[in-house]
Formats: sequence, C-alpha cells, structure tokens
Amino acid sequence: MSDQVAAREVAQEQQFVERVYARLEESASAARELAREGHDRARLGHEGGLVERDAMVHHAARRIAELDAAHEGLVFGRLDLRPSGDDVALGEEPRYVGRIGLRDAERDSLLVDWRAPAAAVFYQATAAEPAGVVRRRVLRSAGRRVEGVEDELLDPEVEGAEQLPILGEGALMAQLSRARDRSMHSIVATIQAEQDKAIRAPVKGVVAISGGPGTGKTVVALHRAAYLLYSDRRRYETGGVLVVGPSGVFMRYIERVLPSLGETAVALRSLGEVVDGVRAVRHDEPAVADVKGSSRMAEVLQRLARAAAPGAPEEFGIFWRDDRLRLDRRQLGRIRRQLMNQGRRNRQLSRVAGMLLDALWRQVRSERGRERGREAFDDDMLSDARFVDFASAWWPPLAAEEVLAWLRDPEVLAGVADGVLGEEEQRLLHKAWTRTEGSTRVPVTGEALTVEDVPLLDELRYALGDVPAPKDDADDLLTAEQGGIDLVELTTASDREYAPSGRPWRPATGSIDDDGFAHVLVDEAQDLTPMQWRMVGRRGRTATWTVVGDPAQSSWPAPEEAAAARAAALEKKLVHSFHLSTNYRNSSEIYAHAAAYAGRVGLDADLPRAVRSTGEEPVVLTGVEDLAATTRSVVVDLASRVAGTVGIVVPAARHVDVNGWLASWPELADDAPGARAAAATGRSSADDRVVVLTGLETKGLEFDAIVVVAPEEIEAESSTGRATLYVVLTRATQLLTTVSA
Ligand SMILES: Nc1ncnc2c1ncn2[C@@H]1O[C@H](COP(=O)(O)OP(=O)(O)OP(=O)(O)O)[C@@H](O)[C@H]1O
Repeated sequence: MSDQVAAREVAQEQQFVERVYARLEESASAARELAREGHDRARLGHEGGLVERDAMVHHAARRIAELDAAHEGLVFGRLDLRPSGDDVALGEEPRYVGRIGLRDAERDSLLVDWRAPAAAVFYQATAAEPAGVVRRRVLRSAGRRVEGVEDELLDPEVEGAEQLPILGEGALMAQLSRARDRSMHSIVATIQAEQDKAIRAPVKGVVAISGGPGTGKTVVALHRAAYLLYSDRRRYETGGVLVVGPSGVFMRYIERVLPSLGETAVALRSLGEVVDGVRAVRHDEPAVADVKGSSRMAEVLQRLARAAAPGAPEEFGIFWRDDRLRLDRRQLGRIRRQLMNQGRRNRQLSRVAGMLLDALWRQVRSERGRERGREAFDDDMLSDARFVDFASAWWPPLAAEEVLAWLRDPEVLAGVADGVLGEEEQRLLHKAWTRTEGSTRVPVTGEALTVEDVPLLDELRYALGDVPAPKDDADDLLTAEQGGIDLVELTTASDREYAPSGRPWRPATGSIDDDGFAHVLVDEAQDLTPMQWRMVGRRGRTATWTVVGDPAQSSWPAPEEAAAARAAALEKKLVHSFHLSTNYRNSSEIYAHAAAYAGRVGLDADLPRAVRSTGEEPVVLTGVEDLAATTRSVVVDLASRVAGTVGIVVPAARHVDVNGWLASWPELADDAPGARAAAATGRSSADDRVVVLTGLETKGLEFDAIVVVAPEEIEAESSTGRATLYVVLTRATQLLTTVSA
C-alpha cells in the first residue's frame, strides 16, 4: 500500500478524532456548569437542596474526572461492519471504540465505551468468525495526534471489501515491542479474545485467572475491575473495589492503569497495607515469614486473645459490711471464660462489672449486708476506687497491637504456642519480635511492623473486637454500654493515601464493621500465605472476586495449606476459571531460557507460548572474578541497547551493596538518581530507569533488560528460591544476562 494511501487514511482518522475532542470539550464544560449550578442551588437552601446538590455535584464531578482521564489515546478502535442495508456502502458508517462513551449533540453515538456490549465484537471477532466485522482498525496515537493505523481484514468475502485499505503490521506486535517504563499501561486497544472472555465474565462468585508468566493476568484483571465498575457502577462504587498486590513497588507499577481507563474509585493496597491505617513495608527473613504465615498462627492468636492480660491483677479482696469478699485466681479464671464465651473480648467491657459484682454478692452472708440489698451493694462498689481500679486493670480494653506485643515475652509465647509451634519456631518468632537497632528495642508497632505481622494484627483485631471509642466521662466506664479509660484509638486512618488518585473510596474508620468491599481482586494469589488469605477473606465475605495467579511462581512452601486457606476465604462461592496461554512479555528467546530452567529444577510450570522473537539470546556469564566490575560493564551495555527500563536483580543480602555500586557508577548517574538513597534505606526506588531489586520484589514487574547478579544465591535464599529465580528470568522483554562468580 502506498505511503499516500496511508497518509490519507491517517488524515481521515485525525478528522474524526478532532470531532470527538471538540465534543468532549463541550461535554466537559456542560459538566462543569452542572457542578456550578449544583453548588448555587445548595446555597439557596431550599428544602431538599442538599440532597439535590450532592447528587448533581457527584454526577458532574465523576463525569469531569472520567473525561480528564480519557486524554491518553481517547479513540483507539474502528470497526467497519457488514452494511446493514442497500443504501449504506461498506466503510460509510464505521463504529468507533474509545476509553469512554460519547454522544453527539443529537444524542447519537459518536464513540462506544470499550466496555459496552456494542464494543465486545471489537475484541471477539476473528477471521474464522468475523461476527459482521469486515475490517478491524487500531489507531496509534500520541495524545491527540493519530500517528498510524494497524488493520486486520476479517471478512474479505463481503462486497466492497477489496476496496478497503489494509495498513500496518498488526497492532499487537507494535504494542508488544514498545519500550517499557516504570508503569504498566492499559491494553484496551489490543485485548485478545481469550483475555476478553475473562474481562467480561459474569459477575457472580469468583473469576479465577491462571496462566504462565507474561500472559496478561494482571492487566486483564485490572481491565476486569474497570469493566465491573462500568457494568454495575452503583454496586461497585458504593461498596468499593479492593485490589491487593504483593508489594508497594508493584502497586506503584500498576496504579496508572485504572485512572487511564477513567476509574479512580478503587483502593489499591499492597499486602502490608490491607488493614486500615497500617502500612508495613519491611519483610521478615524467609524462615520467620514461614512461621508467621502458617495457619497455625491463627490458633496461637485465638488463645492469646483469650489469655489473661500480662500484669493484670490475679485476685481481689474487699471488706463490705460484715463480710470479707474475695475473688481468687480460679474464680477469676472462670468469670473470664464465661465472658469470653459470650463474644469478642472488647465487646464484653460493659458486662465485666456486672459479672464481678454477681460473684462478689454471692459471698455476702451477713445479715447487715443482705438487708442493705444488692442495689446498695452495687452502688457502693461502683463508687469505690479499689473495685473500679481492679475491674479496669483486670479487663482493660485491648488494642491488637498491644496484644501482639505480649508475644515478645517468651513465657507468654510458650504458653499460647504450646503444642502448636515447635521450639525452634518459637525461637525464630522471639528473635524477630525482639529485634534491636543499636541499643534500642524495636517496638512491634507502626513502622517496625513487618508485612508478615499485618495478618497477625488483623487476626487479633477480629478476635478482640474494636476498641470502644474514647469517652469523655471516664466514670461511667463500667456501666456504659461500651466504655473505656484512656483509650488510644486503634487507627487514625482518614488521611491514608491508598487510592492512586489520592482519593479513597470512602474514609477509613478502622472498625472491623467497615472492612468489607463489594469486589476483591487478588493479584499474585499464589504467594498469599494462609494468614494473608484469612485477612483478605475478611474483606470479601459478601464480595465478588477476581483471583489471579500462577502456582509455579509461588514462594510459599506449603501449597496445600495455602489452598485450604484460599478455599476458606472464598467460602463456597462459585468459581469460573479462565486460562491464558500466550506470553506477551518475553521474547521467545528469553522465555525458552526460563522454561528450560523451570524444567531443569523440576518446577511444575504452566508454559505459555511466547510470540515475539528478537534474535537476541540470553547471555550467561559464569566464573566471573570481579562481580562488581563485570556487573557494571553488563549494565552499562544493556542500558545503552534498550530505550526503556533495566532491572538489576540481586539476592536480598546484596541489595544495599549493589545499590552502592550503582550509585558510584558515573555513567549511570542520570538513569539511577535514587540508588544512593536506596543504599541508605534498603528500599528500592520506584521511578528510576535503572534499579536494583531483590528477587521477590520483581514479582509482577517487567523491564526491557534484566541483569541477574549471583542467581545461585537467589536460589539458595529460601526453600522456594527456585520458583523465585524462575520469576526473575521471566521479567525481561528484550535482553537478559546472568552474572555469577
Ligand atoms: N492483549 C495485550 N496487548 C498488549 N499487551 C499485552 C496484552 N496482554 C498482555 N500484554 C502485556 O504483556 C505484559 C505482561 O502482562 P501482565 O504483567 O499482566 O502478565 P502476568 O500474566 O500478570 O505476568 P506475571 O505472572 O509474569 O507477573 C504487559 O506488558 C502487558 O501490557
């Protein structure tokens, strides 16, 4: 096809795109006007004003957000359909597909939202089953400018089809060869038919998406979230959509996808942030993580939540009238068990005084005492500081973080772990929880909490119940429905910034009653520990779910235990399974290398077909004498050969050192400005073109080029090191080199 034809086609599409933008601007200013009018009306203060304003402003604001978000390649698809009647020629009434739907001033459809039923055929039509589509065209744009078109002729039999220009080399290949930056991009223009099925699957129950590396599981799941918000906005926007991923770096990587699809009302949280108000980023070493993740911890924590508070008084005695009243350890133990049997510990605060008073009153034998009566007895006790102090010390309101910290005492730990955790496991936990930095002991709260501690904290939140809100009048502690003295609010979460736009789907309250979502999407699900499944499961009791994963990439050593926890979290919900079979990330050369490794080390890997060949074989350097010098020359070389990102993947123990190397290489100073800070904090920077990451941190990410330093050490780092190394070998789109001593 001549360049002239191509230029003509592009110019025609450009005209259409201009028309859409003009309409978009009209629409946006109408929405702004609506928002302004809404405010004015509310100011008038007439009856119903507020409700009306809320509705109008909400509607208008959403529309504006949607339209603003749509600027990246707003129009991306065109379908030329088999003509519906004799008076229309092929190509005269194309259907355009875009990130949002738009109507013209006559209310006729100008642009079809990619999620609308009318757009489904854009993704589903094939040459074997064209479903009325003669030509499918993808528009390649930079902002508003159309740069080219990629066509497919699906039904050459239709009259006039031979007249339609067919341009380009295929939209998918063009898309797959592009350089990668540090953000995932939406794939609306090139969603493949098998992916589209998972995206538009019926909403009931659980959609489980499996497939090997690079098959688009993550990106498909995110498009599904956008699809759900479109198809049942009321339900999902009010109920909330929770997206859970493995790490903060991963959440940063995927955070732009949904806004670019016009959706911002989604809570994106890494596994360390699932509990409102908590943000953990540090990990425990693998052996400790294995203990903390085991479902046996649930039993340990249930016992802990029922145990006597360390330091709580063990007996109580008081004279009243002619009687000496006494509650000993055994009696108090019985009352404690009775209270526990009635529900969560913090919920019993209002019953504590009554139960203690019952037990004491039963001991009143003297005539003088019996004659005064129960009511006077209660009044006397409740105004006696000795009783009140005892009761509050014996049954204090307990925050989960405080109770978790009890476990630092090896005796308390041994008491609740007896018969559940072995001695070595207890020793590992004790060591992790009594970590010191300098001469200071690190508390088991706030910043020092590890990602693996978060599910333990959540388990305790549920076992204990919410800490009652602080009350001004401390005197009525024991008679109030829910009282408490000097309570520290468990979380103050209102200023959390978990949504990509900085806009939470609703203010977090920290209460267990508000933890639920309408949809829960779990990515890299193969890595959730049983305790993490319990935590995530509590957020989705009444939700629909999307669960995404690849078992061969799992870094959890006890798959059966995790499978049982997953089944429990999903309860008996109906599961629809989808399997993706094409690897869109790796070149076929890189994936062949990774698949051979998986076979060699005996991983039961799901092997997708990689469709793109680059002619560049992976390079394996062994017996290297100077690891730093060789790594330097490899990284510099690879960085000069790709336009996009370069990942240097290292064993966790070398993370700080290699960041130090990177910071000292002047030729990469502009590409890795964050390396110095990363060497100081031990955390990987999220934005640089060249970064250092541990094997586990690479989960879900991708780079144009990957340099693996000391792969044998990554393998040896944990019992699932081989699966981790397999993940690492499947991260590069173009170039891969491994360097070992
Ligand atoms: N239909 C598509 N069109 C264009 N690019 C696609 C398509 N499907 C997937 N990709 C690209 O392939 C790459 C891999 O996708 P994604 O990260 O979602 O895969 P994954 O299955 O979650 O991978 P892994 O399990 O290895 O982390 C991404 O760059 C994604 O944009």
